Order: sequence, then structure tokens, then C-alpha cells
Amino acid sequence: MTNVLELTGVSKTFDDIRVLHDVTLAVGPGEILGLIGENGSGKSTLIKILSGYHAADPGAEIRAGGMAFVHQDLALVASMTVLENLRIARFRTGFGWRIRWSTERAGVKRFLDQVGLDVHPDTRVGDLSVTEQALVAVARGLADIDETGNGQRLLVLDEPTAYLPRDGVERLFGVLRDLTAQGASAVFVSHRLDEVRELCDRVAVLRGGELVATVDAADKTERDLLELMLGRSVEDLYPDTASPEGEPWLTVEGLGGGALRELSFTARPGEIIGFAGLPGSGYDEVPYLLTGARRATGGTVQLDDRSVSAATLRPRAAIDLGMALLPADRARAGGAAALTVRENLTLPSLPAFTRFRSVVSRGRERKVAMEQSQRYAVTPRRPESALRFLSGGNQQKVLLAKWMLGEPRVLALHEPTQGVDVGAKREIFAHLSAAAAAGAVVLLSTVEHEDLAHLCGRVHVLRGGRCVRVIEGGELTPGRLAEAVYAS
Ligand SMILES: Nc1ncnc2c1ncn2[C@@H]1O[C@H](COP(=O)(O)OP(=O)(O)OP(=O)(O)O)[C@@H](O)[C@H]1O
Repeated sequence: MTNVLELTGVSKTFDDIRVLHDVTLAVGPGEILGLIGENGSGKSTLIKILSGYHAADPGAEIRAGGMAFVHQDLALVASMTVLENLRIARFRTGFGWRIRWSTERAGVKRFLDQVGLDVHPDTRVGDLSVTEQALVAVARGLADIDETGNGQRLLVLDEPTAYLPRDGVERLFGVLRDLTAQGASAVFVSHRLDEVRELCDRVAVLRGGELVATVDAADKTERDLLELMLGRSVEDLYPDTASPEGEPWLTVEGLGGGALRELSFTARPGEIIGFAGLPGSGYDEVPYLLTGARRATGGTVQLDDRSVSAATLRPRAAIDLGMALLPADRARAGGAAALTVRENLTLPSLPAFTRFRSVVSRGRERKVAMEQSQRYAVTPRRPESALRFLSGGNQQKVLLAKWMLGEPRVLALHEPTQGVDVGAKREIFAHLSAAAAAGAVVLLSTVEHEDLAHLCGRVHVLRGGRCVRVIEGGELTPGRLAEAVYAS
């Protein structure tokens, strides 16, 4: 049987820098190929060449059958219906250019069935769960292929599980297995090596733009894959963290806003505190409400002897109090994509680079930008390049480095390692632990139970906007956390 995708000699050069070198690979019918690599190794660039967004350097050969893409953010329009999302720009018109809705509904139903989704085509996508939305994105991919394909079907999935709960991941994988049993193929790009091993038949490993290995998933452990990715042996992922003594100096009382109804807790300098829960429980609102990025409806925040009403707290005041926020949505909320790495790094602490009240000292800025890029292992080390040209994981390192420059006393983070490779993840954890050791309070809202269990001294589990359990000490394991989060 002929391959569904064949790449031969694919290279890509940006501004004289070669980010892909002579990549050759193939995907067979019914096969799921994993694509892994460190941040900046060239995964997205390769996918963008497949999708036609970038042209490969001359000399490449690409042969593909019907192909569709499912991106991490799913690219669905929440305010439109499932039907509209699937058929957007392709409605079949009958006599007099009227859209034949009944035919459209029946056509869409066929693709929803293929992904095992029992929702009415007129349901608004925004009203579906994140798992259902991911399945709609897969159904749309199948519909796209049906329009353009030649019978061969290849789904390219770029970190599709980043926002999914565990049961959603299992459901998505079940659907992908069913589809491949019927002859469809998939390329699965992910930083989650456990999921790559679980789902894929073979795994292609990119390192520094080169395809360094293609291996059978069943033959390799997670650690093997990680070492192939990094090209070296690895140490433990998590740093040692101490549980600090002393008086609490952050006191939060009755914090509410969005899905969060009422949250109270105290923190000592040096503590790393986690917040966990299901979507809608409010666990992910904490960093934003505490730092004034989202308007709280009530509650007080006391830092040392300064007490402020959460409802009147604005981001600037929060920064002045020594609080920093690292949001999950780094593309839109975290950084200024069009500004350079240097400008992003120095933005919040600009007054420190200013002479005679208004003149920014470029020289000092440059020096500090270079130092921070080094300290946080940002690659490529080019402070004058625009933030948006960095790979996702490297953007995250820049944004963390930016807040660390101001030596915050409270560091509030939402999904700080989303899309970050395991090597960079280790570095980020080491920086968080160092910030805590220097006396900062670190607050971590994430779905990564493993990270919470290893890094935090205590985790607050939220449900219905309230803390229903605090897990600490010997109880604090990923398993216990998952039980508490999923308990109804
Ligand atoms: N448009 C561009 N202009 C200049 N350089 C770019 C551009 N797009 C990507 N790069 C560079 O190409 C390299 C590969 O980036 P790419 O986004 O493909 O990595 P990745 O493996 O997807 O990383 P991540 O896991 O962090 O998303 C990086 O060094 C990046 O800075």
C-alpha cells in the first residue's frame, strides 16, 4: 500500500538560519506517527510546511493524500453552531443559492458519528465541553479531507490534548484508534511523552531541526524518548523543595469572581501552593483575580501589613505590591508578540532602565536582556528578534524571566509549562523553586497533578468555586489529587 505522506529532503531557512535540515519521513496507511522534539526543534515549522503556510527550501519533495490539521487551540468559532463550524465557507447551495440545511445537517451528522459525538448539529460550539470541542475539530478535519482527498486520510494533530482532562484524552485516543483501524492515518505532535507512547506506532524525533531517529513506540520508555530528544542523559525533573517555617504574610480572605465564589488561604514566604480542580471549579481564576488581571467581586488580599480590597485591585497596583502573573495564554495575555525579546524582558521594570526620568538606557537593557536569556536558556539567544519568532516554549521562558527580573514577592502562575518541552520544564521548575527559596510565595494553578504533587507543599482542591479539600504532606500524590479533583 502506498504511503499517505512522504517527505524527502525537507529543509527550511529563516534569515540565513536553517531550522530544518533535510528531513525525510513517511506515514503509512493506518499508522499513527508521533512527532517529538525540544522547544525550537522545528516541529511547528515542519507542520506549517505541510499545511502550506511556509514553503520549504528548494529541493524538497512532499507527497500527500487528503490531509487535515487539528491545532492546539482547535480554531473553532465558539459562537457558531457545530454545523456552521464544519461547513463554514462550503455550504452547498441549491436552486437560487439557498443553502439546503437538511442536506447539510445529514452530511455533518455522518462526520460526527465517525468521532462518536452525539450532539445536535445546531448546538453552539461554546456550549460543548472541551473534549467535545476537540472531537468537533477532528470531525471538521475529516469533513475537510472528504472535500479534497483522494480516499487517503491523514489527520495532523498539533498538541490536541493540551487542554483536555484525562477522560477526554482517553476518549480522543479511542476515536483516533477507531479511525486508524479503518485505514486513516495520523501525525501526533506532543510534549507529553507518556501519551505519545500510549497512542503512537512509531515516533519521529527532531533535534535541532534534524530528524535524529524514528523508533517503534513499543520499544522505548519515556526516558528513552526524552534522551533521544535531548541527545543526552537526563537528571530528575523536579527540584528538591523545602517546606518553610515562619509567619504567614500573604492572607487572602473570601476571594470571589468569575467561577470562584469564596477562597481563603494564607501563605508563608517560600511556600509553593497549588490550586487544582475541574474546568469551572474556579481553580484557574486564582492567579488572575489575585493580581487584578480579572476583576474580583469580593475579598481582601493582605500582604505583610498592607491590606487591599480585591475588587479594587488593578494590575499596576498589584505589581507595585510585588505580585507577578504568568498567564496561560502567553500569545495574547503574556507578552507583546511584535516587540523584541529585549523589550518584553524589560517592560515591567522599565523605570529601572530609565535615566533622567525618561531616557531608556539601551545599553543596560541589552546587557540585562542577554543575561536573562542566558540564565533562562532562551534559544536562539537573539534579544533583538521579535518574541513571536521564538518557539512556544522559548516564549514562555522569556515571560518568566521578565517577571523574575522584578524579584516578585508573590508569583501567580497558570499552566506555566504548557507547550514547554521536558528539558525546559525542568529549568522552569528549578527557577520557581529558587524564587521560593529566596522568599517568594509561588501560587500554581494547573491541571498537571504530577507537577503539583512534586512541587507544592500543599494543594487546594476547588469545586463549585470553593475549596473542598487541602492536600498536603504524605497525602500529596498525583493519584490522591486526581481522586479529589474527580470526586463528585
Ligand atoms: N517565522 C520565523 N522567523 C524566524 N525564525 C523562526 C520563524 N518561525 C520559527 N522560527 C525559528 O525556528 C526554530 C524552530 O521553531 P518551531 O516553532 O518549529 O519549534 P517547535 O519544535 O515547534 O517548538 P515548540 O515546542 O516550542 O513549539 C526556532 O528556533 C524558531 O525561533
